[in-house]
This record gives sequence, C-alpha cells and structure tokens, in this order.
Amino acid sequence: MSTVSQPPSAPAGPAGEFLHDFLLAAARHTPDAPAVIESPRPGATTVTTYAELGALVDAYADGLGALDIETGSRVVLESDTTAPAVAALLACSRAGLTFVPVSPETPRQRLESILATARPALHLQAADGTRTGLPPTTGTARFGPDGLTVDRAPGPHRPRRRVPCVTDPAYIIFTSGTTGRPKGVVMSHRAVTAFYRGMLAHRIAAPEDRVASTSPLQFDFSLLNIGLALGSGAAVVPVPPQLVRWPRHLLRVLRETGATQVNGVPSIWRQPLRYEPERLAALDRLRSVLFCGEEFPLPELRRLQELLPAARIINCYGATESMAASFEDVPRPLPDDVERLSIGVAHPGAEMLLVDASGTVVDRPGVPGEIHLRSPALFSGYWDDPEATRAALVPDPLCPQSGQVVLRTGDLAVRGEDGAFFFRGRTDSQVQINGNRVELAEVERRLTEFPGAAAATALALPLPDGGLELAAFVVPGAGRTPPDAGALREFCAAALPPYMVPQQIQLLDALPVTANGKVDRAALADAAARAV
Ligand SMILES: Nc1ncnc2c1ncn2[C@@H]1O[C@H](COS(=O)(=O)NC(=O)C[C@H](N)c2ccccc2)[C@@H](O)[C@H]1O
Repeated sequence: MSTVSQPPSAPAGPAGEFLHDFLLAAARHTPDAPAVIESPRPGATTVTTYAELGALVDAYADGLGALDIETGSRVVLESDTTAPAVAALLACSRAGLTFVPVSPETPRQRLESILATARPALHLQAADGTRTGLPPTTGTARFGPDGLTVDRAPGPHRPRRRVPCVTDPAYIIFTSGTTGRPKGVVMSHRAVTAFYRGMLAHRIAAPEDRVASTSPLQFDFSLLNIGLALGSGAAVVPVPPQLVRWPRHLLRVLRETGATQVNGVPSIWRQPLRYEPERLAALDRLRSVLFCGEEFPLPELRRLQELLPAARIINCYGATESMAASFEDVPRPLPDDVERLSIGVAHPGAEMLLVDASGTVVDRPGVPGEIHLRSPALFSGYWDDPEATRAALVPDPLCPQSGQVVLRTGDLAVRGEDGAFFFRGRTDSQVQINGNRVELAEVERRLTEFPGAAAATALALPLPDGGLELAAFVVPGAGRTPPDAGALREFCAAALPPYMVPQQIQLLDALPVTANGKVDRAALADAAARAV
C-alpha cells in the first residue's frame, strides 16, 4: 500500500484469537462459497466449500480428540497444501495441539532432526502420503476424505493441562537455519491472528478473490496466503511445488482455477517470464501479485509489469518471526532510476523503527539502521533455544523500562522523506573484500543493469589464504543474446570500484533455489568453489 493511502489504523478481521476461530469465521457467513480450489491435473479442478472444509475440520478434530493428546503437544503435519491439509491444521488448532508443517520432500535426516527437536506426539500425513519408518516414540496417523486413520496411537501420558490459551503455540516453523540444528520459530494463536488482522486491514483480497499460493506448507508464506484467503472469505488456490517449477503447469493451474491473485517468492516468475510470456500475459483474471522473501530483480519486475499491465504488485516484507511486517504497492510503472523498492511502513497495529550500530534509534530520512519491529504478532521464541531468542527479542530501544520486547530483524533499511522504509539488505550481506565494505546487492544491481541480464546473485567466497573473493552468477533475460562474462566484468568495472568487481562470473540458465523458493546461495557457493 502506498503510504499515501494508509489503510485504517485499526486492524480488521473476524473475532476470536484462536487460529481456527479466526479462519473459520467466514464459514458461518458464506458456507457455500469456495474455500479451497485445486487443479492437480488438467481438467480436474475441484472446489471445497467453506461448509465442506468445516466438516473436514470437525471429522479430524474428533479423530484427534479421541487420541486424548495433551494440550500443547506437537503434531508434525507432513503434506503439500491441500484442502484436507488446511482442515488438518485447523483441527490441530481446535484440539489445542501445535502443528509443525513439513513438506513431503523434506529429506529424512532433516525430518529426523525436527522430530528429535520438537518431540511430537503424532506424525500426521495425507492418506496417500509415502513417509515410513517413523520412530516408535511418535504416533502416526493419516487424514483422508472421511477423517483420520490412526496407524499407531501416541504413547500414554499423564495429562497435566487441558485448557488451551491464545498464548499457546499455534504452530512451529522450522527455518532452514544456516547452522546444523534447525531453528523452530514458535508462533502463538494471539500473534498469528494479530498479524492476520493487521494484514486484512489492507483489504488486499475480497470474497470473490482466488488467492494462488505457490509456497510449500512448511514456509509461512503459505500460512499467510491461507489466512489472507480464508480471513477475507475468499478461496485459496494451492499450487503444489512440483507444478510450480514448470511454467506451463503453473500457468495452467492459474488459468483453470481462475486465480485472481498469485502469491509467491520472486523466483517463481523467472521461467514463466523467460519461456512463457504469452501464456502469462493471457491470464486475464489475474489482478494482483504479492511477493515476499527476497528482493525482486528489477528487470524481471519490470517485465512482469509489462506482461500484466492491469495487475497490482505488492511487495510484502517480513520475517517468519512475525510472519510478515509490511505490504507496499510497487509503483507502476517502476521509475527508471529506482534502485531499491520501498517496503512501506508496518501493517496497522505494528511499527518498524531503525536502530544504528551504536544502539541509537535513527529517525532522520536517508540514515541507515537495523529494522526493529514492535508488534503484537511477534513470535514467542525459538523452540528450546533461549539464547537465540534473547538475541532476537530485545528490549524496546525507545522504552526498555517497559519490559516490552521488539524483534531485531537483522535487516537494514533507510527511511524515505514520506516515512516509508527502503530495504537495504541484511546486516550480514555487508562483506569485507580486501578491507573494503561491499554491499552484495549493489554488485547484483549493477549486473542486472547489463542489457540482457535478468537476475544476478553475488557472493563472497572464502579464499585459501583466509581472504574473500567476489563471485557472481547471472541469468539472461528472455529472447536476448546471453551476456558474455568478460563484457559483464567490464560493465561492472565501469561503475564500481575494483574491489566490487566480481573475480569470477558464471552465466546460468537458472539460479538454484531452496525448498522455500529463495535463491540458494549455499548451493552457488559450492558450485563456485568447485569451479575454481
Ligand atoms: N519483501 C522482501 N524484500 C526483501 N527481503 C525480504 C522481503 N521479505 C523477506 N525478506 C528477507 O527475508 C528475511 C526473512 O526470511 S524468512 O524468515 O525466511 N521469512 C520469509 O522469507 C518470508 C516471510 N515470513 C514472509 C511471509 C509471507 C509474507 C512476507 C514475508 C527477512 O529478514 C529479509 O531479509
């Protein structure tokens, strides 16, 4: 939203602070409206109404209730985003259980690490799920069209609590923590529904919308999309990851389901923009695109605007530790001289502020600082990791006496003249090359300004002598002669100081992405190390 048209200050949305109450409120008013629309195969579009979703929630909640699992226990929910999976997470919420979403594609070792950390009472997968060999300490069950099927009941336990509270964890998202042990982001019912209220105040979706969700269930972007759709009385259109990766499949699903909004990380657009521009431009029901997770390379964003001239494009910024923080319309057309996109201001009910390296709050325009988020939607902490929690939830810099904590995001930004924030990368994306500070995004931006370059990633690679060397990977744009590495180096040298010119530049057909769809920098670093 542009800061000019600031939405109403009061967050909106249905009553109820428990996740299931909030998301099923629409069911009471529009039981026959579509809640989930799926199209797994050509011509096989299925609609699940709010009433049918509610009936599935009832059946699954009854099944969970019969297992008599203690309130607050964890349930690993291994599934793609489907109507039954949405019903399963809502049933966990109603049964007072904390769901832990993981993708069916999760490698066994990572699943075992999550199981060992979260120690769930139950592993729940779809009726056709293929996961086997779960540890005997974990109960196992499947959810299908008629309810739950229990393969192995959870072990006996002495119930110590029975009353669910809105401060209880609704879910735990395990992020792809860079260190070995995955970090579990714990989100309470109160935090999630407070975020949903702030988001819905922006009126991004209306009841007639069909919100396509292209992220895996384990990525909280999918939970944002489910909340946006169901909280607006609209329908969510889940696109399975195996279809997202193929442009023709992705565009077919969007066309056949009549998607009016497509939400995803920037990388989902790379191949459609390059190989299927006509099919993309033919999606005449598409009226909005929402992206998050990382910066959208500007040449690709411009191309998307050209192909979808009627679509509103929303830059959604934030971290899993608060689900998200802000929603800002991308200017149309994108001015030629723009270097960084605005992330606007925090959603209603929350506030972002900047703190400089000395810990002083920055409030002058143009002065960079680290974004700190004050919000009712903050996470409760990292699962079983009080030290990491203390580093992320810090005393409110403006009033430490109050006991209120704010989220230290690790992101840099500057405030514009109109009060909107402009993202300036992560604090750890500032690297030192031969003693000089380099903002990797600045190198990436220069590379994408080269005619024919669509996207670029720059990395600082460790050298045997302990120093760092700049490497870059460039993806060519549609229908252009692919840029030449030598010409790209000269192009960088013409505008950047020598220490910011990548020593090695590789042209790639595509950038590798993580399970959540972000550019996989670790994979690129490995590729670069092998190339040396
Ligand atoms: N719009 C952005 N521009 C630029 N850098 C960004 C942006 N959105 C995140 N990021 C980056 O990604 C980090 C958060 O990473 S994360 O914890 O894995 N979470 C996410 O990426 C998704 C996030 N939970 C979310 C979900 C749904 C909607 C919005 C945001 C942020 O701290 C930023 O560095």
